[in-house]
Amino acid sequence: MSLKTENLQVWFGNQSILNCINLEFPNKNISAIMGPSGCGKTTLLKTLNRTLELEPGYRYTGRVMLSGKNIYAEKNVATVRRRIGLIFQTPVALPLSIKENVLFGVRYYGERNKAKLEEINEQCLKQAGLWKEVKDRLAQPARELSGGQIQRLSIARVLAVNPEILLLDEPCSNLDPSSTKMIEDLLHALANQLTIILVTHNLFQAKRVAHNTIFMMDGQIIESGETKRLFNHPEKQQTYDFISGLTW
Ligand SMILES: Nc1ncnc2c1ncn2[C@@H]1O[C@H](COP(=O)(O)OP(=O)(O)OP(=O)(O)O)[C@@H](O)[C@H]1O
Repeated sequence: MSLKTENLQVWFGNQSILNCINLEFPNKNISAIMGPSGCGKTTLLKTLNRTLELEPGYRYTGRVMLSGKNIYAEKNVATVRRRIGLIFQTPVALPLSIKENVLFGVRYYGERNKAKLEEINEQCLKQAGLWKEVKDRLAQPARELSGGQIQRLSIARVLAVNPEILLLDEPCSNLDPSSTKMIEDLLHALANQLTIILVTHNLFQAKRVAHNTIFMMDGQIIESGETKRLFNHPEKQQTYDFISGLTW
C-alpha cells in the first residue's frame, strides 16, 4: 500500500511544528526518519495515522494519502489506525494475559470466533518472534515479560489486526543490544509484507535496517533518499553535519 504526504503542515496552537512535508514511503520497504531532538519526528509519525488528533491545540493542513485516499477524509478513525499501526517507544503491556494482549485489538474490531482467535494469536506471536518463548505461558500476565519481549508483544498486537503500514517510534531506545537485534531482524522479515516507517535516534540502526532514510530539521525535510547514498554522499550540508555528529 502506498503512503504519501502532500503539503502537510502541523501546528500546536500558534507554534508551527511541521512545514510543507512532501514524502512518499515506498511499498514493502523500511524508511527511517532521523533528525535532532524536537525537530518533529514523532509529530510526523503520529500525523501519519491520525493519533495526534487526540492532542489539544493540534491543527493541520495538507493530506496523507493511503492508496490514493486521504486518511483525514475517512469518517471512521479506528479504521485508519487499524490499517496504519503505531508502536510506541516505551513497550506497552496491557494488564492482561500474554494471549489477551495479542488479541486486544482483534476483539475490539469484533472477531469472536474462538478457533480464529487461537490461530491469530499463534501466527502473530510467531511473526513477532515470540512464540517459542511464551507458548507455554500464554495465560500469564504480560507484565511478567522482559522489556524486549513486551516490545515484540506490542508488535504482535498490532500485527494481529492486519495493518498495511507499521509506524515505530524509537522502538529499541529502551532495549539492550540483543533485544534490539531481535527487533531489527523482525523488521527485516516484516518488510516482505508491510511498509515500515521507523523513527530512530540511532544512526547505525538507520544504516542497518532502512532502505530509505529521511533527515529532518526544524519541522522540515532536509533530505531523503536511499540510505546508503544519504550516508555516503549527503547532498545537503546539514545532513553531512548531522551524520558526522556536528549537530544533534
Ligand atoms: N501535544 C503537544 N502540544 C504542544 N507542543 C507539542 C506537542 N507535542 C509535541 N510538541 C512540540 O512539537 C515539537 C516537536 O516534537 P516531537 O516530539 O515531534 O519531536 P521529536 O523530533 O520526535 O523529538 P525527540 O527526538 O526528542 O523525541 C517540539 O517542540 C514539541 O515541544
